[in-house]
Amino acid sequence: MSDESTKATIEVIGLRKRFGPRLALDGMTFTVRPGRVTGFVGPNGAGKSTTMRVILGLDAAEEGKALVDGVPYRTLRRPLRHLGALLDASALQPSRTAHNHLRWLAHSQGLSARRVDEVIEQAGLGTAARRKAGGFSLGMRQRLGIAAALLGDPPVVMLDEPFNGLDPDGIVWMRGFLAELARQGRAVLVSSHLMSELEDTADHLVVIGRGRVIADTSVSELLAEAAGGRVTLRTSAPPRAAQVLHGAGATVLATGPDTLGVTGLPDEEIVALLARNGVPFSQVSAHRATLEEAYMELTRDAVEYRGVPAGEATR
Ligand SMILES: Nc1ncnc2c1ncn2[C@@H]1O[C@H](COP(=O)(O)OP(=O)(O)OP(=O)(O)O)[C@@H](O)[C@H]1O
Repeated sequence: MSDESTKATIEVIGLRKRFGPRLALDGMTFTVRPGRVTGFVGPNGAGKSTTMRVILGLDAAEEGKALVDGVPYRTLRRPLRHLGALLDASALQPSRTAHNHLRWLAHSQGLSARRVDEVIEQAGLGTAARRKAGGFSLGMRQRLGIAAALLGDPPVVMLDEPFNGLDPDGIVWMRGFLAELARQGRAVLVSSHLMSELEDTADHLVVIGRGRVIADTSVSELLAEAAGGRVTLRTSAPPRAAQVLHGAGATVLATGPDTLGVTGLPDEEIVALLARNGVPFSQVSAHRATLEEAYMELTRDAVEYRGVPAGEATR
C-alpha cells in the first residue's frame, strides 16, 4: 500500500433504497476511516448487506451516494486495488482449486501471480489451496473469499459476516487478522448481527436498525452511555443516605431493603459525601453495562423478530 492510499475511506451518504413496499435503507450515513476496524452491526434485516452491495455498485440506491476513495466504486479502473470485499462466500467455482480460482482472478485484474501465494498464506488457506473449492467448508470458503479480497493489496477491506461458519480457532484467527489489517493502516468494515463477535475486535461501531444509523460511536463511549451513570449503594441507613445524597442533587430510588439506586453523582463523590456525613455503607458500585446490553437496548425497537424465551411462547 502506498502512503497516499492509507488515507482511503468509504463514505456512505444518505442512502435510501426500497424493495417494493419495504424501505431497506432510510438515509444510511457513515464513514469508514483508515487504521481501525469499524464494526457494522445490526439485527437481521437492518440493511447491512444492502449497504455493502450499494457500496460495490451491485445494487442501486434511489437517493444518496457511496464513495470509495472519493469516487463511486464502479468508476474505479482497478477496483481490487482500492477495495477488497467478501460478500457471499459461496460465490465460487466449485470445480476449480482455490489456487486456480485466485490465479484466474489475479490475471483478470492485471495483478501478478506472485500475489496469489502471498494471499493464500495471509488468509491461512495453506495446503487446502490445492483442493477443489466445491468441497470446502463454509469456514474455508470464508478464507478463500478473504484471500481474493486481498489480491490487490487494497487499502479498504469490507467483509460481510466473516465470522459465519468459523470454528472457535477460526474466530480467534479472524479477530487477529482484522486487527492486523487495521494496524497496517487499512480502513476495515466488518458486518455482524452479533455484537459478541465484534466486542474485542472493533475499534469503532456503526450500529444500525431499520435502514438507518442508530449509533456511530467508539466501543468505550457506547459502554459509558449504556451505564447511564447509575450507582448502586448498600447501606444500613437508607433514609439518612437518601437525604444526604438528595441534598447534593442526586436522584435516589430504593431498590431493596438496604440498597439504593443513585443517579446524578459519580461514585467517588457519593463515597466522600457519605463519609463526611457519617452515613454507614458497605458497598458503592457504578453499574457496568456489557456491550451486549448496550446493543440490545439500542436496537430494541429495530428488531423485526426477537426469539421468545423458552416457556413464554405458550403463555
Ligand atoms: N433482493 C431483495 N428483495 C426484497 N427485499 C430485500 C432484498 N434484499 C434485502 N431485502 C430486504 O431489505 C431489508 C434489508 O436487508 P439486508 O439483507 O440488507 O439486511 P442485513 O442487515 O444484511 O440482514 P442479515 O443479517 O439478515 O443479512 C430486509 O428487510 C430484507 O428483507
